[in-house]
Amino acid sequence: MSSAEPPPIELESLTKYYGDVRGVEDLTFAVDRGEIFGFLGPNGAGKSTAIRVLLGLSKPTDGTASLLGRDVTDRTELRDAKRRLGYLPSDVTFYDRVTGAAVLDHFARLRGDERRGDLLERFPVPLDRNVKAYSSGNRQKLAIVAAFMHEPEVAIMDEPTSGLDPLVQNEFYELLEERRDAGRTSFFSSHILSEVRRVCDRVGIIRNGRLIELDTVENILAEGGTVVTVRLAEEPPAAALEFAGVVRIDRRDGTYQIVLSHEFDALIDRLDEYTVLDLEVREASIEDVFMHFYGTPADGDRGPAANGVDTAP
Ligand SMILES: Nc1ncnc2c1ncn2[C@@H]1O[C@H](COP(=O)(O)OP(=O)(O)OP(=O)(O)O)[C@@H](O)[C@H]1O
Repeated sequence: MSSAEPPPIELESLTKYYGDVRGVEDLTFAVDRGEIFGFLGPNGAGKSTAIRVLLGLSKPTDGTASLLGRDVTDRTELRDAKRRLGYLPSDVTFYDRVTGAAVLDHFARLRGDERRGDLLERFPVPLDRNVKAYSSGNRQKLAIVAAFMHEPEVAIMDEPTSGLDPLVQNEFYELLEERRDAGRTSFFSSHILSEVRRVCDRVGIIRNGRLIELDTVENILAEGGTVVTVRLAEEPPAAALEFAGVVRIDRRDGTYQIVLSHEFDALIDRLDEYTVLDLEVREASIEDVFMHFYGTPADGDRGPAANGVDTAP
């Protein structure tokens, strides 16, 4: 990217309130060309709100949002940007009484369809059937073909893999990776941490409308530390397992789970004082690390148990 080229997606102090209800507040970040960027956060955090503003579907209360350098609140600039944009909404709705082929024809007239054939081979749908008769997975596949068949420079997607079976999900991740290799940008919200780990270069985590983390997946995981699970024959005093290097400690049914910042000496010294019945040491998983950001309930948030995060491997 030449330094003069604006970022494909840029939010600057973006704020959106629905009356008194906060959607997003003071959101600032940019997505670089060729990035696969994951937008994460618990239910109600503000992900869809930010996406709706970016697509010009919702007006910001304050701040700015731009797509490919175009101000999304300016109708002419937005129309220009949308020709180079692919969009996958969270709830795919089409006019029911038309065939899949007619849906694609409609989008082809608006934006082009040079990749229609190739994408239909990878995401096959019953083209001659009314969309009304489609399963939710087929609807989603049709939406993927519609969103990507004009080879958009930027794709914005709200939970794009919901309803897709694992093979189709995999095909979709490969599509995103090919786009990255070709310098095209992909931005999507997700609750599926395994997919974030697999495909995202960078993530932004939003909570209560505010950005609380913005980093590469690699860095976030590297800072996640090591998880030590240990079962002891004795019950150590409460403070005995709290020492330098311990980030977090949880006790459940006589088993201790200790998150360590890559320092083992103090732990080994301390365990030497007890009878160790069981010991497991592993790198923190993306679930361990991200749950920390989803955190405990706070002003109107729902807690980790209710945040809908899929922690499937
Ligand atoms: N049209 C609306 N009118 C009023 N409040 C709204 C509206 N849309 C969203 N909100 C509120 O804005 C906040 C952010 O919601 P948003 O849908 O953006 O979250 P989200 O991160 O996309 O959640 P989810 O993961 O559940 O899809 C929530 O408190 C929500 O109730």
